[in-house]
Amino acid sequence: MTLHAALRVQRAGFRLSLDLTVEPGEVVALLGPNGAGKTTALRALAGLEAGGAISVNGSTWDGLPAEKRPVGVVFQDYLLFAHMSVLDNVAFGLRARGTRKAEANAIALRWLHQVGLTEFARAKPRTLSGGQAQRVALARALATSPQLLLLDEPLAALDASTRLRVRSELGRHLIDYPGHTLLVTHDPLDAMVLADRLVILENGRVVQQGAPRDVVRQPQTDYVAHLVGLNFYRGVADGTEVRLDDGGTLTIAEPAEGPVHVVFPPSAVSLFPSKPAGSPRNTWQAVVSGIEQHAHTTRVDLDGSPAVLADVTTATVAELRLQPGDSLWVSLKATEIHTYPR
Ligand SMILES: Nc1ncnc2c1ncn2[C@@H]1O[C@H](COP(=O)(O)OP(=O)(O)OP(=O)(O)O)[C@@H](O)[C@H]1O
Repeated sequence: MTLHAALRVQRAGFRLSLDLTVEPGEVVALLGPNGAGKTTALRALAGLEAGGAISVNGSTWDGLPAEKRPVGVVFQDYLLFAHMSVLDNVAFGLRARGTRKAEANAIALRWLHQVGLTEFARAKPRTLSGGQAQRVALARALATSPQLLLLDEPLAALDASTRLRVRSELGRHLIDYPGHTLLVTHDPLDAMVLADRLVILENGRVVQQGAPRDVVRQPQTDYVAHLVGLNFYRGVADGTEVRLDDGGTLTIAEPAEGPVHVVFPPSAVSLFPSKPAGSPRNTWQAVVSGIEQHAHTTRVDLDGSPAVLADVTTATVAELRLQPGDSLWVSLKATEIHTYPR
């Protein structure tokens, strides 16, 4: 029961051309920068936008209006009906498909039980917390037993701590769901945790896809490298030297030949006030262009040849008294650098 979708949407200045396959039980995350076409793809799958040729097991959804498609959608802001009770919200899709009230309510109650919200059945959505609203939206989407579950930034409306909990709950529900799931998200962590496969969309086209661990290890574009938090360059290798396309040369430990991608984590980069002496490392001079505090480290953005991101400890920041405009020495062990052909 593989789902095949050929999505083609043409707009002024934008064209979506996306072929997707999703296996039963598989969760595919669609990731991409603003304007890449993620929402357009989701809308075409849901039947809210023309341009989607979709088939499951040979039977096509062409011409099926949105309300007739076997699709459940969880929208970013959940779009619960404010005037209806939580139970009626969950029963809504079933009622719209002609299920009788008693049966629709019984199914909806089972779903509310499933998401742990039985006692909220009679409540109005405005009395729910963000995490609870998300669970109601998920129950509503799944109550009709859809073949395809579409999740549009399902955790974006939640604060950080709720998000952590709801993400793992959602993961458990997705494991139980036998249908096809497409998750649209900006958040690499949501994608890594929830998806079996990532499809990266840029400018309406797929630029990379694969299992999360493969995408993380071998990003193919700047966007993907940035997403997974790696330094990323293109270059040409000649043995243990890589000449980078945008300037600079790096020494690597494993010899390579020809055009390569070069990656290393910001944590592999060390910063010094003066040139570190007598080590087999890569060293070059760079100027601090930005400093950003993360949870346990400080990310330093440096202009140089090459430009580089470095994660350093708070102690280092204090010791070096880091300020934008400071000139520093960057040091990087050859063994920390990973290359792969492009
Ligand atoms: N209703 C519309 N009419 C015309 N152009 C639109 C419409 N909606 C989106 N676009 C354009 O289509 C392209 C794809 O937009 P889309 O919203 O699908 O991207 P996205 O990947 O979901 O972006 P974001 O992450 O910002 O939500 C963009 O160039 C956008 O400006």
